[in-house]
Amino acid sequence: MSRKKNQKGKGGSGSPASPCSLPHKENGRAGGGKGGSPGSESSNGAVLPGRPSLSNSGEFYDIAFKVMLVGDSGVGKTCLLVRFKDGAFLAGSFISTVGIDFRNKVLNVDGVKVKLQIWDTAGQERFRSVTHAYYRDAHALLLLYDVTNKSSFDNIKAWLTEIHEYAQQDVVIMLLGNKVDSAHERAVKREDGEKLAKEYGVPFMETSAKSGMNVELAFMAIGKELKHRSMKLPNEPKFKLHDYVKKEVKGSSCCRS
Ligand SMILES: Nc1nc2c(ncn2[C@@H]2O[C@H](COP(=O)(O)OP(=O)(O)OP(=O)(O)O)[C@@H](O)[C@H]2O)c(=O)[nH]1
Ligand SMILES: [Mg+2]
Repeated sequence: MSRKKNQKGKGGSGSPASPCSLPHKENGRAGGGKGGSPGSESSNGAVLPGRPSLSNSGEFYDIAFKVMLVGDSGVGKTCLLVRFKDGAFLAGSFISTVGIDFRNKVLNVDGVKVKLQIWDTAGQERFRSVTHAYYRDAHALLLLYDVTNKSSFDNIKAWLTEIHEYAQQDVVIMLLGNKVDSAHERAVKREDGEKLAKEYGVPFMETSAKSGMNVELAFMAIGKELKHRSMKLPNEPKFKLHDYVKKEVKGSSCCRS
């Protein structure tokens, strides 16, 4: 098993919390290889299209990338992945991830089938050295904090320092403020998230694994950026991740379009 009950976590605010475990067929574990993606690897490790490859779920894809979910324990990394992969948010108690797991999902990005191999890391300090070993291979990182937990936000700078130390220089980073459905428990203003993201030059959005808000968008934005980076067509306009996110993102308040 890769999940462990956690009494200390702040998750599950209010109503029964959610065990967003990864028990299904397409998940993998640390040491289980790098996802078994067939195809040739580019200089940045992306599996490039030649002819379509078959993922282990039987889905064809043209190109594959590795995406990592990082952030403090309890911010909702596993739930975000379960929401994206299965469209679900299950009731139950918080089960903290042990080590690292992955799930695959194939997205259709402008007619190209992009496989994201998404690594769900354990936020607990004691697994940090395991996580460090995976940064180097990541093409993109989704860095999460919990909008109802100020310390998870305060720790973002330390996470970014760690990312800069261990990840590739050109890794795509996106900052996500999760649990935005818990409006009454909010401890971090959206503006503070926006400000921090601007300071570090990374795109930002608020998400909810519970309601699903902006979850597809976060992964689609990453998929688009990675696809455009590695498959730029001669007459294609440059894809601007920041602009795309700004245009597509949904706010948590009533008045943001
Ligand atoms: N209200 C609300 N609760 C959430 C949301 N996402 C996750 N949770 C709850 O937060 C707790 C932690 O979620 P996990 O996804 O397991 O957290 P994690 O980041 O994977 O934690 P580690 O595996 O320990 O690193 C669980 O009780 C979830 O039910 C969300 O969007 N809204
Ligand atoms: Mg987890």
